[in-house]
Amino acid sequence: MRSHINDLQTEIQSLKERWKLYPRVLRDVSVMDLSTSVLGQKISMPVCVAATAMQRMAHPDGETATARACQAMGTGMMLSSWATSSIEEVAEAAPGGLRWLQLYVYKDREVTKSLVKRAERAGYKGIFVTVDTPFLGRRIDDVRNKFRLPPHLR
Ligand SMILES: Cc1cc2nc3c(=O)[nH]c(=O)nc-3n(C[C@H](O)[C@H](O)[C@H](O)COP(=O)(O)O)c2cc1C
Repeated sequence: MRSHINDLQTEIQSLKERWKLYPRVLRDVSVMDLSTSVLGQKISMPVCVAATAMQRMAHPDGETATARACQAMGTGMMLSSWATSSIEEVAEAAPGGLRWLQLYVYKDREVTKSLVKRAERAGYKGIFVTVDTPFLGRRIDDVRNKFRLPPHLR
């Protein structure tokens, strides 16, 4: 699950240099509330699921299982534009869940518009536009493994 960046080690090193974790001890933890809000929607904790493509490659239920889990945990899920479950399937799997759609803006603006409309109709609460992928990075593992989406998935 690491094909999104070219050089994982460099990324990890740079994170270690930028962030430090300081443990806080001897605090009153009798009442714990991690809830917060994102774009006006309350969530149970400051952790959501970011867009992750092709989840049926990892489990037959793919994105629908993720949607159910997010609903059960009271947090949000961002459905990838490259999902292996449709916008509507994910909405049906967890009708009470908080959902957003991650969108690539395609050259064909009609395709892009139709995705936005479908998300709106299916109760998605926001669109996250990915702007850092005008073209794909050179994913060395994918090249080496001759990656293709298995034919039973789309
Ligand atoms: C396996 C995998 C698949 C991803 N698929 C998408 C995707 O379809 N669309 C997208 O915009 N970002 C995708 N991303 C990027 C993530 O949504 C996220 O922005 C990235 O992992 C950085 O977040 P993090 O620092 O919390 O890991 C993917 C990342 C991973 C690891």
